[in-house]
Formats: sequence, structure tokens, C-alpha cells
Amino acid sequence: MSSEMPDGGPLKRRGLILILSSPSGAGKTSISRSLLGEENKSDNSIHLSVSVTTRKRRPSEVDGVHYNFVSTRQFESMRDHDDLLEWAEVHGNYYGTPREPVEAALQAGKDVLFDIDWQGTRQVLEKMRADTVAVFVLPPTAAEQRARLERRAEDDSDVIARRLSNARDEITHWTEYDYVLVNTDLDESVAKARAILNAERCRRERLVDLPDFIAALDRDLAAETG
Ligand SMILES: Nc1nc2c(ncn2[C@@H]2O[C@H](COP(=O)(O)OP(=O)(O)O)[C@@H](O)[C@H]2O)c(=O)[nH]1
Ligand SMILES: Nc1ncnc2c1ncn2[C@@H]1O[C@H](COP(=O)(O)OP(=O)(O)O)[C@@H](O)[C@H]1O
Repeated sequence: MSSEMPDGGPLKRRGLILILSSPSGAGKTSISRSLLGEENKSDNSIHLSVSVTTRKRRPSEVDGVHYNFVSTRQFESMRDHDDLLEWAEVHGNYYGTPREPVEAALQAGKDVLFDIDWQGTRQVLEKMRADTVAVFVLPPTAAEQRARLERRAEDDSDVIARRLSNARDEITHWTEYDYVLVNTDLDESVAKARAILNAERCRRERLVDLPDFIAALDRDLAAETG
């Protein structure tokens, strides 16, 4: 369940799951793409969990990269074979996280980024609380949220209206998250998300070798001090 710290330090640690959730248009996809881009420039990498969804692909999306786009029948088959770590119906479509790649990554000490809603977050927290860090992203104002959805220009106006009205229910789940980011300035939000990730990587519970490391340090100190 561990590997060398990717930053080259001597401590081994378990991988973690970083969840980003938000009402549509708050900016979680932008934050996660930025985080993934930056991370992958270094060894200190985090990988996106690619969800399966029955939603229609947006023009900017690539099948297999941003989502695996599947039919309802394919989705239901995965769900019924317990191939999904969590799943939910959101804005009238199914979304789910394939289980196997996540389990493999964590076992290898790698971190995984989830862009999932509050229903999925709840399921992951129930199953894997110790490995999971949940971050909720909010828009600064409702008017800005609408403006972002309109500027994104990838959804029809009825889809945008549905997403805005669903936001009222979604934001009631803020207490179920470990951290909250109000995404006013994108660069600042990305910096905060990175800070959360870096701090969580240092949590003592994830450092599986720590007792051995401390014991070795103590032996060296004893030798140094005679
Ligand atoms: N539970 C769950 N939610 C997901 C998953 N993938 C995406 N979502 C959520 O589904 C919602 C809609 O996502 P999407 O259609 O990409 O629209 P967007 O939020 O406007 O970018 C968002 O809240 C996502 O976080 C998943 O695998 N599981
Ligand atoms: N801090 C920000 N300031 C201004 N525009 C933003 C900011 N964050 C994201 N956006 C823009 O808002 C739109 C919605 O962002 P997106 O990341 O797709 O949101 P979500 O994934 O939460 O639905 C996109 O066009 C994106 O470029």
C-alpha cells in the first residue's frame, strides 16, 4: 500500500484521493485541469480518475480523457457488476467512478483526483474516509456562476437553467467537506488546492514507514550523542 515519496524524501506513504466537487460553473474542472497540468510537470504527480457517464460529450471533451462516454446499458452493466466505486444520477445523467484504477493507484502510493458530486463524495467517504480529502468549490456569486456557464458556451440554455437551479440543493452539502474554496481568482484557487494537497500528503497517518524512520533516527541520535 505504499511507495517512495514522489518528492524523493525518505518516507513511504499511502496514496490519497483528492475530491473536488462544486455546483456546475463554479470552476472545479478548471481547477483540476490546472492542478493536473502543473502536477504532471513534476514527479509529484496526481492522476485524474476518469469517470464513466451517459451524458453527451461536449465539443471540448475527449472520450477516454475527460470522461468515458457510455450508453445507459453499458453504465448499468458496470454498476450491476460492482465495477464502480461510487455512482450517482446528476442533472439527469449517470456518472460513476471505475473502481479498479483507483484501487491500483492507491496501492502503488499514487494520488488520484476525483471530480464528482456530493452524492458520490458521500459514498467514497463512507468506504474510504482515511484515504480521502474532500474539497468543495463555490462560485463568488450566483450572477458570476451564471455568467461562467454562459461564457463556457457548451450547454444549451435549458441545461444551464437546470444546473443553476440544482445548485441550490448542492450547496447545502458544504458541511460534508473537509475544505471549502470560493473560486474568485482561478490562479489563487489552484494555489490553494495545491497547498491542501501538499499538506495532506504530509499527514502522519499516510506515512507508513514513520515508526521505522523515527526508530532509525533515534538510533543515530544515540550514536551521535554517545
Ligand atoms: N458521483 C459522481 N459524480 C460525478 C462523476 N463524474 C462527474 N460527476 C459530477 O457530475 C456533475 C456534472 O458534471 P459535468 O456534466 O461534467 O458538468 P459540469 O459540472 O458543469 O462541468 C458534476 O457535479 C461532477 O462533479 C462521477 O464519476 N461520480
Ligand atoms: N476563477 C474564475 N474566474 C473566471 N472564470 C472562471 C474561473 N474559474 C473558471 N472559470 C470559467 O468558468 C467556466 C466554468 O468553469 P468550469 O471549470 O467548467 O466549471 P465546473 O467544472 O465547476 O462546471 C469556464 O468557462 C471557465 O473557464
